[in-house]
Amino acid sequence: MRLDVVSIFPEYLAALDVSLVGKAAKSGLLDVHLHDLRDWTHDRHRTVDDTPYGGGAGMVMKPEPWGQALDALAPADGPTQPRLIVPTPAGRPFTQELAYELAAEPWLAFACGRYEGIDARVASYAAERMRVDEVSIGDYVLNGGEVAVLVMVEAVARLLPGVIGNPESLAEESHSGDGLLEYPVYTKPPAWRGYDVPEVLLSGNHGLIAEWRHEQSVRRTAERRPDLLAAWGDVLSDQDGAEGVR
Ligand SMILES: N#Cc1c(-c2ccc3ccn(Cc4ccccn4)c3c2)n[nH]c1N
Repeated sequence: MRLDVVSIFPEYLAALDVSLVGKAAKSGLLDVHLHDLRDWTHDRHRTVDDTPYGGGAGMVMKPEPWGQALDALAPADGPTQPRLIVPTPAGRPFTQELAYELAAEPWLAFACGRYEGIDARVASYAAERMRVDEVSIGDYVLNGGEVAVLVMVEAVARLLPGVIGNPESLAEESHSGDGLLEYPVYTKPPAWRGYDVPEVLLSGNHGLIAEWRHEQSVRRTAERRPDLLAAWGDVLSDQDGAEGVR
């Protein structure tokens, strides 16, 4: 997979050279290209923003540098086009489902906005020749798109074949196929500062362990994300419910 990221702070994306994504890049599973939007400005101050039409606070990113950046990294007459992801608080939610969808793409491009966002015409212009998704990583406001790109690239890269050691673990994670939150995990020592590992996990009885883990996932989901439980018929008994969640 090729990844292009355009930002006025490309150094923010240096984290893509670290850990899992960095390893994927070094092994050739990811081909990451970072671009400085100001390389497509032509004035002395390398201006990328201007005041908003219609008034209002803050500044808006000018369309011209973005148009030239997109033309440079994905020429209109090129053999293929990337799927363009534009992080924005006004975007569709970024979900595990969308992460899987993006992981199947051969080429992703990310446009990191700043200020109050990117002139809306840029997405319209790009959509003339490439798929454009305006995406939000959550219901809170950041100062720009770089953090969102780091989140999305990590969530996507780890789904690529060969990137994580044990692909089977993907199926058991929170927000994986079954829609439940992940069960609590434990490792040695069996007793630690007055807290013991649940006996069932030391029993070696894989059927009981699976049952306990599923029940813990349902309990956690009911307590923390009841919205996800709607798809499940599992209900906690009154007695279970009264115990609450430890
Ligand atoms: N994804 C995502 C985001 C963002 C995000 C993404 C890109 C930009 C480019 C500028 N800003 C600042 C800003 C503040 C206020 C109104 C508009 N824009 C961004 C914020 N905030 N929260 C999320 N979940």
